[in-house]
Amino acid sequence: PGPSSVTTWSFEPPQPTVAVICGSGLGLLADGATGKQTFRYQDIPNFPVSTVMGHEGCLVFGTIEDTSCVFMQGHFHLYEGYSLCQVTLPVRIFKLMGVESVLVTNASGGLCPDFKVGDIMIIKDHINLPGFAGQHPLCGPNDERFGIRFPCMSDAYSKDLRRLALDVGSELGCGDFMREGVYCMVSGPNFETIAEARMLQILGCDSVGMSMVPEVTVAKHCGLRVLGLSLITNKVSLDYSREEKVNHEEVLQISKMRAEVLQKLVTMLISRCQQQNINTN
Ligand SMILES: O=P(O)(O)O[C@H]1O[C@H](CO)[C@@H](O)[C@H]1O
Ligand SMILES: Nc1nc2[nH]cnc2c(=O)[nH]1
Repeated sequence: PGPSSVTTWSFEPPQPTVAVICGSGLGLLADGATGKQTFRYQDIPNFPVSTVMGHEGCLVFGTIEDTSCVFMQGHFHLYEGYSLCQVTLPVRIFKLMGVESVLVTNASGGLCPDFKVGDIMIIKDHINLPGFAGQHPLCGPNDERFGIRFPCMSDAYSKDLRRLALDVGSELGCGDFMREGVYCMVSGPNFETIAEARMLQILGCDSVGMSMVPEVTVAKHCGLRVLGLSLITNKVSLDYSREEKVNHEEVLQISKMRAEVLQKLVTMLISRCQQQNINTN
């Protein structure tokens, strides 16, 4: 946003109950909210700043119907050099502000042969590959104020919210390109080799990206409800004869193409959640 739309750090923010974390090229998701107040990350004390194209680096407060929301236009990645404590700091701030549900979005490469570019995958589960190697946001002394030492992750993604996302997607005419699947996080920043992609597919991953899992893990640890939506921006090469080469510009181009649909989906989901008073897993 231009300087005129950026609010200085002097107002009492409304207490959001829903946080939306916007992935690569998806900052437009905040457009469905009214009464917006925007803060640049660089103006928020101790907040990391976005260094990746397609991540505006703004925190936007706004309202969808009667639901007070906060949008992160851009999130943080391990490959930017941030610790997982920094990557997930916003989630704990949201918890302290009174947020109850987090809607996380991202761009990812499709591994499932049925997936097409532009599909929206409702995340039913994830594989935390960096976590297997000790890169885990909950390593270190457990902060009991947020959650327990050994949190359960088998129900990280709310069943109710997943069902609602499918229903709302069908109502909006997106049924043909809505899928469900397993997201795998890799650290990046390089895209996968063909051998790596084949390995991930064998492991049961439907899509792969470089984000989200740390935020979801910390959100689940502190008792937040989570919905994850992954936009399939490219098909991951699984074949040595394929000539196409993925790049970040293509990822952003597909995000731009689907941002409006995703924005409608997210806006309607949030208003439906309120109407249906969804508050269970
Ligand atoms: O996960 P988000 O940030 O949406 O973006 C995905 O797209 C970028 C690569 O093009 C990486 O940041 C990857 O994680
Ligand atoms: N790791 C990874 N991240 C992505 N983000 C968007 N597309 C991709 C991809 O193919 N691989």
